[in-house]
Amino acid sequence: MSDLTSPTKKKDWAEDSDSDDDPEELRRAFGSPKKSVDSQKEQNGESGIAPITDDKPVASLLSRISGLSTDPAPVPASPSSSSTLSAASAPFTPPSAAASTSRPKPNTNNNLFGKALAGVKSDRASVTAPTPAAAPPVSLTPTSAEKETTPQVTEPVQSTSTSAPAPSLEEKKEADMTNIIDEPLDDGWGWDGPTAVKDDAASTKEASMASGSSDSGLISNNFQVEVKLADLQADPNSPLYSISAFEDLPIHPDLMKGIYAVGFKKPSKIQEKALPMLLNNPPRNLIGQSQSGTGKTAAFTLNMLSRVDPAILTPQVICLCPSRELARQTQEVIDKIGQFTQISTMLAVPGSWSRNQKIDKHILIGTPGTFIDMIARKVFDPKAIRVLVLDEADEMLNQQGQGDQTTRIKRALPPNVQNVLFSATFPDDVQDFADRFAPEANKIFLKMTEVTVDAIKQLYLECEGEEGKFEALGALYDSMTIGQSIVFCKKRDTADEIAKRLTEDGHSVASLHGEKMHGERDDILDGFRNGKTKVLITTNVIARGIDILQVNMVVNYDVPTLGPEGHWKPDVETYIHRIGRTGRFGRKGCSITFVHDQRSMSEVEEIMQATGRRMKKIDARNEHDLEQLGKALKIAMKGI
Ligand SMILES: Nc1ncnc2c1ncn2[C@@H]1O[C@H](COP(=O)(O)OP(=O)(O)OP(=O)(O)O)[C@@H](O)[C@H]1O
Repeated sequence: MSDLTSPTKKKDWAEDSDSDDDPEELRRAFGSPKKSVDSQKEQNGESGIAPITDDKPVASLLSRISGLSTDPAPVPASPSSSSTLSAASAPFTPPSAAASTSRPKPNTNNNLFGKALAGVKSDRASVTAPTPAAAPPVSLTPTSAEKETTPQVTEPVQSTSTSAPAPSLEEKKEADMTNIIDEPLDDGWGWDGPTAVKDDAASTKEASMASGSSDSGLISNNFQVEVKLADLQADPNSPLYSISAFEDLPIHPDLMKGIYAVGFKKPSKIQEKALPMLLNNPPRNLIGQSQSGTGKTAAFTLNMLSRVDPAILTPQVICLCPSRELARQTQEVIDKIGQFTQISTMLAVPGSWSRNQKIDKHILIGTPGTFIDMIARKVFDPKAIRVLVLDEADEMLNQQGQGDQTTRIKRALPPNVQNVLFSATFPDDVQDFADRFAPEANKIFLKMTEVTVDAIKQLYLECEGEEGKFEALGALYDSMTIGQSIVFCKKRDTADEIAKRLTEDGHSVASLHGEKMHGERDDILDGFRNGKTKVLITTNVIARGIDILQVNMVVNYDVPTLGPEGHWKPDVETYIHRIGRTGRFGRKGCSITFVHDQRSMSEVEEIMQATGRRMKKIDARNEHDLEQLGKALKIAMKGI
């Protein structure tokens, strides 16, 4: 094992990008504190932004939608405005509570977001997609044979309508949005390359299926979801496509009952490709990559459940996750799919176990620091472990994150353990380490240009400096009915401040980050999952893996960046995972990245280059852009 030197890819430089294991537990286990983010450097990093010399103002989104402009003569949109943002070098200093309460509230009756201009095409962004990377060992790209065998799905499409609700403020916003759907649909995404045609067709279909439901436009009916899912699973270009049925795969009848119980009809591409490799005997390592929200969890869950001998009451499988939130979610999936078996599970996160009690559960799911503590305290025998799963494997192997802990755990396990590594991203340097961690593995990789999900419409919004970002966010939520959304920030303080201010403005908001107590974190995420809160303001702590189907918008309030050791470059992987919290398993979603100065603009450009995907610029001065944004959000709100 001496060759297991973790890769040193630089971490996203944000609070909570490390393991959220209890630092006290880690100190006990390692005798030293875990790496922490240097908050002073964090501030210095942002203030190191090169001053912007071109001072043409960008009128704020707020001024566009509220008519409360502080700029009496807005400058018309400039074609080069993406690189001529207004000066914003001052660091974000949250205004006092008094200042925030005296802030003029946007006019929420304004329906600028709510009106469509039928047939208007958006302007095209100028960033050129790079040449795709070399083909991986096993690709999830459809073969020509697969394309030819595509069955045509002919389910009927039903159209329903309901009467208009009483015109309260919220309902008026909803009615404005519903009007969009009744017009001939241009979803505004003609710039998105080959998928645009497909998306337009899908949108038209959505238009005819619009229910006009008054429940804030969330995924409005199961029938719609099933029809669209059947379409997607019959399209060889979709990551959800498969030729086979679950029944064709070597899955135990009790697990098949679990699959039916959770409502899965057909495997996704990653499930179809990975499961035969995973379940084959003798067990073999697997490194699997597939886009966010395409069903990797069920793939490794079916393998974990298949490899347990329920008669032996000792831990046999370990699943490592980067956060307690993801561990809890994964345990739930395992319990659901395994509900017709005798297999038991246990969470291994701070506060979930008792130090002197022997563990007799079959599958343990948790964060690495806790496992190290458990192994040190001999509460289970690591030599009985047969399968080690690393969910979000690139994160779990990252030396700047949890790589060292993961390697320590592996060293305690038997040499013939089956190593299963899954993620939506596997940067090159992590791939080398993954190869050494899981030797002779079967591999399923994506090209970099395939990593992002087509159904997520990626936008960026120009804001006027740091404070302009908050104004833009407030304006978005004031003006539009947005189902549920996640806002990602770099710092915990920013998350708390935004949550406070949005709450003062009457929105249903919570903030979640690593400084909160464990129980509180669980309650906050549960509240959001259950729809009690509509907006979750967070750090990278839930950037990966969290699966909440009704999330239809992700906001990158701060562009994710690597730390000082990464020369402050944009963190492309974290961006991909963050936006992947929407657009789950074929659903539509929208991501908006806030750009407030020259530096954040070039970070966005770098992300576009790396992913080969353009983000559509939303110029807040441009009525047409705002209307396109409104349409995108409406379509995302429909879900599918
Ligand atoms: N075969 C299937 N049929 C229908 N739904 C499925 C299927 N497989 C998974 N799902 C659903 O798709 C959603 C996304 O799955 P999952 O969370 O496993 O994605 P993932 O690939 O692990 O994403 P991420 O990269 O973000 O971790 C979940 O709600 C899951 O229940």
